[in-house]
Amino acid sequence: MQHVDLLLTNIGQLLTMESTGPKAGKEMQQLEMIEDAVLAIANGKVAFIGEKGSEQHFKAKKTIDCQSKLVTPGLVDPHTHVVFGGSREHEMALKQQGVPYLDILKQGGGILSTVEKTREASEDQLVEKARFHLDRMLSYGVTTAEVKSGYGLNGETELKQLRVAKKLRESHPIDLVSTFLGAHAIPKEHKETPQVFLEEMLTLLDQIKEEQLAEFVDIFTETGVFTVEQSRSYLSAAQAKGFGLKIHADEIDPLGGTELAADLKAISADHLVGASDEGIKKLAQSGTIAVLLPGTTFYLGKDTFARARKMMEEGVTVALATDFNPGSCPTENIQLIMTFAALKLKMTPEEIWNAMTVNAAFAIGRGEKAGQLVVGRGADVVIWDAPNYMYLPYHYGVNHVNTVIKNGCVVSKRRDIIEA
Ligand SMILES: O=C(O)CC1=NCN=C1
Ligand SMILES: [Zn+2]
Repeated sequence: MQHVDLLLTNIGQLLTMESTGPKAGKEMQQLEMIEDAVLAIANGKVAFIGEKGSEQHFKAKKTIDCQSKLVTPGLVDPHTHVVFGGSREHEMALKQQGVPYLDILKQGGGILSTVEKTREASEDQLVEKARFHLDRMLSYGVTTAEVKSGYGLNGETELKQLRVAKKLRESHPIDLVSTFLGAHAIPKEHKETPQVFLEEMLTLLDQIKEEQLAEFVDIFTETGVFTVEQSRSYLSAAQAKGFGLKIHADEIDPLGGTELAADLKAISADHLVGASDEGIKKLAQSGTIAVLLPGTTFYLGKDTFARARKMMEEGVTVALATDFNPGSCPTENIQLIMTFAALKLKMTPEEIWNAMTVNAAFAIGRGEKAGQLVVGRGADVVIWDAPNYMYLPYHYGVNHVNTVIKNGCVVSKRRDIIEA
């Protein structure tokens, strides 16, 4: 009889997502799944995965009868801007009038209005606000996530944001991976001197490395922000200092950020709405992961979405993320992104689950630690109020989480109706 801490029995479908590496192209059609399964957890790790009936070999401190529900690895959100001050609901009217995102930015709104609020906010205020959003992400089933800076656009505030992320990394149940996005927009004070601004951001890298404030460096390669050539030299300098690379690429205008990401072997290229055929081919060759953000395309009111099917046909590894941020995608609801991926990116449920677990984990350098349920790995598990894995993209706009387990501990449970 093996003693364990937690035993999950009567699991209808258990998605283990077991994989030795990211799933590229057609490999994304495969799901590692066990029907009528049992999962045992001891000392925060997965101790056993097996068929119904094997529960008799275990003595557990706590047993959860999963009532034939779906059980999966905790979700991974590989692209968020979750540390920020203020909000941008006032821009909704401009969006409704059809004012383009880049015009709002050019008029000093958008990212720059969040910069003002983030510069004003104290570190403690930013910690509390981000903690609120992270708690909500956890309640939606996210157990690992990336968090970017990028609302400071000066040394003091960029470091403040990254220190906020580090405090949350050390205190919040969600495992966080930090990215320095100082090159997110050109601040008003550098409107005429963008190159000077980029050089100023690069001077922060030594301190960011020394204080272990970020593993990746990202840039917004976009019309009216940074050119491909500016981005190439900026990212090459960051790469030379040992940072992994990410790019906000071809989100609105097809400048060729996709090709640049592949040329530099960035770990991921994100957005890719305007990615060219050539860029998509290069992603497949370089192994750069395509992180697609259909929630942003929807929220910006665009009709053209990233060509996920073309990418997978060409052998690209595709991941999905919320892009949670106060302007272009103000939602923590990663389950809603599953529905956008199904209806707008035409991804199948199998592809979606690979994109939200194993591939998303590899897109932030956590492929060996997150996104899979494997004996010996940390037990980050979600029990869903759903009969099977196809159900989540299908039944949209609600939270299907029943229970979230992080490193073997129950950290979030469905809110039961409080008796009147
Ligand atoms: O608008 C924002 O705050 C976030 C964003 N960065 C690049 N695209 C969207
Ligand atoms: Zn983003």
